[in-house]
Amino acid sequence: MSSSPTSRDATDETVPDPTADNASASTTGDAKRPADAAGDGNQAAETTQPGDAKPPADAVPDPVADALALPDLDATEPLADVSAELPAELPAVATDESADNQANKRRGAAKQTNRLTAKGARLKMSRWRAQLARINEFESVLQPEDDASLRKRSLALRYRAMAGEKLGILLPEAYALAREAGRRALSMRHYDVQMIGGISLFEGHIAEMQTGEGKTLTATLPLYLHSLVGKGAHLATVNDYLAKRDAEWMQPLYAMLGVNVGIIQTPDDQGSRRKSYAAAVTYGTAKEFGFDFLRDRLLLRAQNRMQTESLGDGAGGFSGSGDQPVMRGMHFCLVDEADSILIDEARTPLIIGSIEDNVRDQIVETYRWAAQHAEEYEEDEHYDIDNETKQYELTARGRQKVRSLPKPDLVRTMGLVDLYEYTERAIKVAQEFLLNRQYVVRPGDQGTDEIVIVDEFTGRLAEGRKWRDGIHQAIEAKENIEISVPTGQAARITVQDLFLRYPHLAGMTGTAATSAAEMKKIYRTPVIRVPTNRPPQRKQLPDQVFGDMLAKFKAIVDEVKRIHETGRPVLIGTRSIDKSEIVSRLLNEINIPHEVLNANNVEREAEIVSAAGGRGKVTVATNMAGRGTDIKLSDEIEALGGMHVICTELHDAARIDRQLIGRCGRQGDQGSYRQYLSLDDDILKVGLGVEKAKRMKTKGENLRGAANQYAKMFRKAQRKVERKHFRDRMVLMHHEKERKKMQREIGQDPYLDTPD
Ligand SMILES: Nc1ncnc2c1ncn2[C@@H]1O[C@H](COP(=O)(O)OP(=O)(O)OP(=O)(O)O)[C@@H](O)[C@H]1O
Repeated sequence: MSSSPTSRDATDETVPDPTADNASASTTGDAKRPADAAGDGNQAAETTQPGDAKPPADAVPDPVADALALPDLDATEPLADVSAELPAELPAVATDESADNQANKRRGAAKQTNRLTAKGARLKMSRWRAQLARINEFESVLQPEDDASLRKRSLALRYRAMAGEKLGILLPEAYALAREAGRRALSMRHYDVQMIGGISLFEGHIAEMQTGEGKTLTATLPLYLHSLVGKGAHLATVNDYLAKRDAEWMQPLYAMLGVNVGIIQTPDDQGSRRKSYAAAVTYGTAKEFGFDFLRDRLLLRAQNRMQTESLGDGAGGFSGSGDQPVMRGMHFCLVDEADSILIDEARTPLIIGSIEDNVRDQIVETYRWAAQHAEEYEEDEHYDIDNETKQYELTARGRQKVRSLPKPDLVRTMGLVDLYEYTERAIKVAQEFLLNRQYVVRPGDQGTDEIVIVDEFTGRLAEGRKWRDGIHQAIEAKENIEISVPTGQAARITVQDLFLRYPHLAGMTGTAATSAAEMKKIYRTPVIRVPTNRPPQRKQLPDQVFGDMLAKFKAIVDEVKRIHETGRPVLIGTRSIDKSEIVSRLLNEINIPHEVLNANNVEREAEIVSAAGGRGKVTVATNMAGRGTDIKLSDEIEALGGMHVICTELHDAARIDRQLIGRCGRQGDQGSYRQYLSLDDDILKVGLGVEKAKRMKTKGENLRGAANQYAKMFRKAQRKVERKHFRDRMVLMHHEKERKKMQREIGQDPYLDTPD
């Protein structure tokens, strides 16, 4: 099997790192670099710099330059064994002509970029380094100038950009201006590595920046530059809170450059959305950008129809009083937490509902009836499970049982085939969907309880998201709460399609390395690893494998106790809410005070996180703690060895594990982490197959003490799961593409004429 990008994963200690930012002196060249730092000629035209970029042959040691000799994840070996099994021409998923063209353009440029060898990657890096040198030259000119003249310069850049000058030419001055504005308005001067990250983003990369390296500040660079052409620059993040927090935090920087910022929040009305999109830079969530796109499209179609209808019947004409779209096109989008949005959320459909279903009562009643009886069916006797597809199918006896069960009137009028389907779904839900693992029940806005999905990847509640194919309603029936009415679909877009519509796309993340191949294949955005500002000092302790979950948790609690006694803070990450509660109980038994952070107590998140780095603190958390949270350490804790992170189980994707690990050793802090595993872990079921997983579980039951010789098997299983998910996503993408192609051929709109 070819090595997958995950094999690059354990690089914390091996990555060459720059020392602290060295201001302009650090950028003046490095005798070891190739003298020819001209553009590599492989970039899209707009971003190519003229070939005059020879770095001055100055012998000042250049830590940034050394760090930039890092491998470009561009050149990462793709998951060859996976793509080989895919349908021949997968990636073109753009869904109308213009989007097709945009994607093709990006693809064309990216195809060449992908051919970059390690040498090509080095050339790219030297070109960026040369740009950094030019930025630094501008910086020394800007520093003595007053605020008003900074703004004047910014305005001049805007005129030049609007007049058609290439943004790549304007980049050095624009980036120097943003850096100077950051220094003055926020007391944060972009580090050299952040400038490099910013250049890579402008050139359409996914920049992998370690947690705590300052993605928020880095984002201002490409957003400001792209905003200059006057078509809007969007920053898409994962939730309203982060969109608002980041926009407000960076606002003084933009203000100093005469750039206004808009923020989209879920409750906003059309008027305020329109205003926010009219701003030069707009912060919002991927979800809201998607819904606004759909609403605008529905509106435009309605207005077009009005126009033709009114022409047809000769009455009136198109009235200008109607609504206007809120967006003003899609030009550049920078996706924060790119792995989460572009990979995990990629297939999530955003759906705007249409008409009420008039057979609603009958449907609701049938869900309830099926749920009431679900537990009465026995595996093998009444139903079979296909291990591959996870389909539940009633046997002849099972169907007979369905027919013979008593039914209320409304259910009796339902077709038999439907009754079988409702029953199969109810059994599946009873067997596989567990309260406080995949979902929670909590009071909703309407005063009734609701099901909220717990996102496996983020550990957070996935607000507003619903399972498809009736699963969500079947769970509501199982929990005996109000069943949400299926509404049909008026318009639908997937997160992936949304971002493929932007002609300029880039992303930032702490953990993209393991999805580099997928990012490149789907979005044509090469992944680049940006070096850290200070060398990381995080230590990986050897994996520990145990026979079963209980033995593992006991060992974990012992480790917590040992480290807790030294005063170092400990963070324990679990895969689900119920497991976080088991760990919590075990800690209570040995009287270790601790906090539990999971989707059930989000409201205390900020408070818990802000204290998590304190002396003797122990925090148990689902992978909610994996992102957007800055755990600060005092000098005292730093001297003790920093924070210790315990990972209690492997997640389906290695990058989720990396996020948790990233909570320690931030920005060059001290820290350590250890992975615990047990032979009954969930990852083995999917990774090894049910039979083999069962055998391992039995082996585990007879095991005493640790069995660390199995550690490799877990990583292998994880890679298999990752490949399986990747393959599933690619196959789905292919089917979607085919569907859209067919719809276009018969004159339908693939976003509005959606099958339910
Ligand atoms: N150039 C800079 N100068 C001074 N402080 C900085 C600079 N860049 C970032 N910081 C500080 O680093 C911290 C982390 O920044 P930020 O939250 O943007 O990191 P991040 O990369 O988004 O982390 P995460 O992955 O956890 O979300 C912040 O407290 C910020 O003030």
